[in-house]
Amino acid sequence: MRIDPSALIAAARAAARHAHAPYSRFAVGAAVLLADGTVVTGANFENASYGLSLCAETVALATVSARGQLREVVALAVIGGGMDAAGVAAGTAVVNPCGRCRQIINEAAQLSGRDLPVFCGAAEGDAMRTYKLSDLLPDAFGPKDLGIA
Ligand SMILES: O=c1ccn([C@H]2C[C@H](O)[C@@H](CO)O2)c(=O)[nH]1
Repeated sequence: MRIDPSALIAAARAAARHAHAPYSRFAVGAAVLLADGTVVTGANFENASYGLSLCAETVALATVSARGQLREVVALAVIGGGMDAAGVAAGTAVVNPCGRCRQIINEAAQLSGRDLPVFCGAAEGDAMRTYKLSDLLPDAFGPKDLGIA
């Protein structure tokens, strides 16, 4: 299928508007493309305990899992930035997925059988870095280490 990174980045930007990030004031949005063209999004979901906060990529992939569609994941995009006065992500710095999210993306990569493309963008502007998950998480721990598949 044709993957449109800019469309996926745009979906991630829209998702970031629903970030619940009153503690860091850093809004992140993620968009996951499925094989049938569906885009599932998520935003970071912080918590007063700080450490229990959930990242945007994790929220999006948990939703994909709840839909029973982890095997259909084709690509993922993430954007983020410090919130402006209106609470909207701002800035032109590209955001990379955190380490925990890379492991969670790996679960979808294993199930889908794809070395997933990960498009990392900024809240504003055209800057983007394109990775494969294997670039972001080489020699990943996965099901094979548990003797599964
Ligand atoms: O890959 C990442 C990295 C950070 N965050 C969130 C967690 C926290 O809410 C805020 C600041 O770290 O950004 C994400 O959603 N995804």
